[in-house]
Amino acid sequence: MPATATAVAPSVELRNALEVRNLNFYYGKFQGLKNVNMNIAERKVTAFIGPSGCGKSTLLRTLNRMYSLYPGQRAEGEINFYGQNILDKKQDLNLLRARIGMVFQKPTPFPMTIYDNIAFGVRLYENLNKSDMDDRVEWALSKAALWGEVKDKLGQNGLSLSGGQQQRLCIARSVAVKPSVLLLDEPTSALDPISTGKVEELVHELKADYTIAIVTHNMQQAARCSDFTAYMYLGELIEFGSTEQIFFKPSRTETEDYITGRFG
Ligand SMILES: Nc1ncnc2c1ncn2[C@@H]1O[C@H](COP(=O)(O)OP(=O)(O)OP(=O)(O)O)[C@@H](O)[C@H]1O
Repeated sequence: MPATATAVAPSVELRNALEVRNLNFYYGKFQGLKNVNMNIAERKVTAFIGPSGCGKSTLLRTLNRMYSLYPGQRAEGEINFYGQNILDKKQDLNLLRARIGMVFQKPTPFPMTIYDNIAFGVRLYENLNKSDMDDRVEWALSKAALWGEVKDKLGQNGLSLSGGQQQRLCIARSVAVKPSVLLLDEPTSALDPISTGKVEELVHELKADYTIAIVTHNMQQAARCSDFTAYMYLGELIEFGSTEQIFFKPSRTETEDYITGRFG
């Protein structure tokens, strides 16, 4: 049974950065999301979990219109970002993606210096002098807990870093343009346990300033990192609530079966 259209609010006391209303998503004729309704609370971490192909990445990619890069993909409904419907045709997509940044599964540094990996995006939106840009680069790398490791090699190619460092560089790159929301699509699936731990710590620290939505296959990760968890199945949002409630007192048997590993 699908989640009802009204089961959307984690808590009435929180401010919502994003409000998803009656969202349907199509890859051509295939419907990838079915009437999804949810709120993404400001300065909290919201995790999307569910079996492979349930629509987690699809939902994440609607939140900054990443799908608009691909012909034949379309969304219907509303996604209100502080009250403004980002599905509106008039939405400026470059501006939207600066305000709602995204980090992908595979680390994707640009083939340029560590410094320029950060400065590149900033230059698109702001005209900073050298000293202010230096400060911004240091600030973003510090936010991503990478500054100490790279401060003496900012002129080195970003691709020369380890996988875990590259992923933190990508997080720094997103943070550098001062977004309000960060979307993380399985950000640690290509990383070793130590780098995974660092990224998880980072997520915890970043939520002081940013709203975070994270797709993860790793249930322990969702339990460790998130405040709210959404369980999805076959394009539907089956259950959404506080992470504690979803993991310890799920109200749907489908959620419980998935959490306890009985799924399938
Ligand atoms: N470009 C595409 N064209 C057509 N169908 C797609 C496309 N991308 C995804 N889908 C389909 O949409 C559904 C949801 O896919 P999505 O990638 O969002 O799932 P997911 O939950 O993130 O899966 P995974 O955990 O395996 O990454 C799947 O049935 C998938 O086959």
